[in-house]
Amino acid sequence: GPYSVDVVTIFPEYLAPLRQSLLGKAAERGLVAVGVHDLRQWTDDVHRTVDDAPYGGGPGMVMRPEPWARALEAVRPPGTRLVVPTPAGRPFTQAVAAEWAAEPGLVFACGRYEGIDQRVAEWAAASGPVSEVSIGDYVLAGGESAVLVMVEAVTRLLPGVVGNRESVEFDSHADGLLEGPSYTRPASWRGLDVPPVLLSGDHAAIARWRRAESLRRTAARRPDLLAALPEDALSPADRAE
Ligand SMILES: OB(O)c1ccc2cc[nH]c2c1
Repeated sequence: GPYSVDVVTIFPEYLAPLRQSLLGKAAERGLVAVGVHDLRQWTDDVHRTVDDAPYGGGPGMVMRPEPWARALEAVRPPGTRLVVPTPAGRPFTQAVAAEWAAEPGLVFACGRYEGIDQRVAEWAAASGPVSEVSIGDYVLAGGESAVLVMVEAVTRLLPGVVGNRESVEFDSHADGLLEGPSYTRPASWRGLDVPPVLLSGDHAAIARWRRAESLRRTAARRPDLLAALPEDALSPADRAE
């Protein structure tokens, strides 16, 4: 059946892009089922309160646990991974996206304010895996943008969502390296020429050149990725670059 994506948030309108374009079409084709849910639906007071002052003091407010528990009990299919975006999370990477794309679906809990009472993640672990993840070392005002990023990264890996399968397999980070430069017509543009090897028709030379460019760019921009590669990832030819 379709890959299920459910998002609980106090700003449901922020997730409207999930209905557009690539994801919209995938949903129409029954590949993905997207549900966006307003957390306030599960509040218990006339003011529909979702936040309260932090125990121990400190600035800002914390999201109350009870509305979250009610929302997740209503929305989360048993065993489905709960993803909680947070700057304090483990890094969300292409490898994580690939893992999640192989599961039946995801439920996202979008925090706002200073975040969600920690006991929600603790309590939710009884009903399935819980992943507190960060999409990068910067702080947003809430989890909604992070959810848009993660849903895009995961759903484009689902079979049938992206037309050209190869374009997915040769992405940056797919082999642990950055993709090198791409070019298209014209061959000479404003005094700048496309590297001649790419026009040579020598596919072995083109593959070698592309690999070398990928390694060069990774070493220059993301030496951390190079250092993280497994021993056998680089061939003797690679090391000769
Ligand atoms: O930067 B983030 O990934 C992020 C995620 C969730 C919340 C909730 C309040 N600020 C947030 C920031």
